[in-house]
Amino acid sequence: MYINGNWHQTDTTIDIENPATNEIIAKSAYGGKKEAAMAVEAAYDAFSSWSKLVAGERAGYLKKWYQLIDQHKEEIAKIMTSEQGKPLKEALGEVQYANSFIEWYAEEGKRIYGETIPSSHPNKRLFVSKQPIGVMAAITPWNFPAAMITRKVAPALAAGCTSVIKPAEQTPLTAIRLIELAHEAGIPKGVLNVVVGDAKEIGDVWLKDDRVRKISFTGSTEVGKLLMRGAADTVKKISLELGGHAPLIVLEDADLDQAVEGVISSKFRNAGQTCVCTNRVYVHQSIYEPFMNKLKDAFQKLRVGDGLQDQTTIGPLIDRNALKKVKNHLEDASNKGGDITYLGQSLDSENGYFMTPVIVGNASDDMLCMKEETFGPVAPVTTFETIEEVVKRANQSPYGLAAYVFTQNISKGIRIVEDLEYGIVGLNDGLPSVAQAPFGGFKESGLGREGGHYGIEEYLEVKYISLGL
Ligand SMILES: NC(=O)C1=CN([C@@H]2O[C@H](COP(=O)(O)OP(=O)(O)OC[C@H]3O[C@@H](n4cnc5c(N)ncnc54)[C@H](OP(=O)(O)O)[C@@H]3O)[C@@H](O)[C@H]2O)C=CC1
Ligand SMILES: O=C(O)CCCC(=O)O
Repeated sequence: MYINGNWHQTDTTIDIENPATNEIIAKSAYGGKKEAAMAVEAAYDAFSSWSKLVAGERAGYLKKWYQLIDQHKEEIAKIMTSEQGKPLKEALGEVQYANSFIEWYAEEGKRIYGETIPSSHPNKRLFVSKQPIGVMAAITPWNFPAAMITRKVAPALAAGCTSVIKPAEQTPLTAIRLIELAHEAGIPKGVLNVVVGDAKEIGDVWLKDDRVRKISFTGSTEVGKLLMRGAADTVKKISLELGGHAPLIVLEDADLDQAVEGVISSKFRNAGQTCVCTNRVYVHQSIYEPFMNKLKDAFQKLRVGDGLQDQTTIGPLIDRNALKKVKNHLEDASNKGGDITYLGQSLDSENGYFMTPVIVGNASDDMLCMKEETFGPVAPVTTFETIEEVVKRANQSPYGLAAYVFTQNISKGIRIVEDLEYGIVGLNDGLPSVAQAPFGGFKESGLGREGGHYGIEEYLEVKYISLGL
């Protein structure tokens, strides 16, 4: 753990497992209440000096951190693949994606503008300025061990906040390596702190401490709701990036190759373990056959295996429970009349949490995979007749994070986009996430936005100044 600029050991440790081989690749320190409190103390102490630096000085530290991550990107990618499982090429992509937040917010921190407001009194002048909210706590998941940290911490630091971070128990090694580089970049002590340990204990300490003014969480909707309730007692600002259940709609005039490519890129990123992964595919009934043929051809090219091997396109799932959940969804789909086809080249291995990619044809809306996050390489496909019908079915979900639409008729596409109750829509695009755009959901998919100029607002308070002349 990294607290107040120092490395901190604990008597208790946890094993970090490679999900492709089941080997224990490292042991991590594992703490709880005590370390969580120490981290807040350090972040609180550091806030007064860090927040008073001018934006350009903070940008200097962030740029140095960015450069060091860039120089070590291959090494960080290997660490990530070893603890998380995603293919090395994808891990490298994530490191670069993670780093793009640091680069972007280093600059955006210089554009935290205020405002002047016309006065209704001749002897008054009205101003608005923005200032950092204070200590922020980032609680992050295992599916993006680097990017979910930098997407929170980069805007926070650029705005002048200090931070306490709890990475997921399965993937602390990537977080630790990033922080080593932040240390090397000279980011002052206390500005960044990482605590690995009992999630509930750490969360409770941070929720109860009124010096923590902001919680930013990515993970399950269940834990997000707990944090939201807990944050109420000290009225903390909160950002939640929770579960999703993305529909992907293919209209009869879609470019089928583009639509199939959209399914592959949105479905199989991280073996289907992202909250923006396509969860259900709606294809116009008139093109079901040709679409399915092309989809099956594309699935055949997928190769499941250890992410460290060159040809692997789909790595293992994160753990045994993840595998169990996917199998449960498939059993349910089969019992409800789904046409299950396993495709792709699969690894014949006794070890690892590998799952072969599956198409569930003839999917019906009552199947678990059509309602709950599967978080695995399963693509249920169903048909629709009219746009009104498909939009209604797509919106029938407590989630509202990402949706995808494929059509050559952009006017029609825009109308569908406007009717979808989702925070992110890929129109003829299966990979919409970028550092400069807002990422976040409607309904139970969360609160607030990360990325772009929206992302830095989450770490700022608005101060109104009325000046009497
Ligand atoms: N939106 C997204 O990107 C993600 C969605 N999910 C969804 O959630 C499901 C379950 O995944 P899971 O990993 O269990 O997700 P969680 O929501 O449990 O984990 C996310 C983070 O929250 C922490 N956490 C867990 N419980 C608490 C608590 N009481 N207080 C504070 N922090 C807490 C975890 O710590 P620790 O690891 O130590 O338990 C981890 O750092 C997945 O199958 C998927 O459907 C999961 C991950 C990411
Ligand atoms: O919540 C997730 O699943 C991680 C974000 C993925 C992305 O940024 O595209």
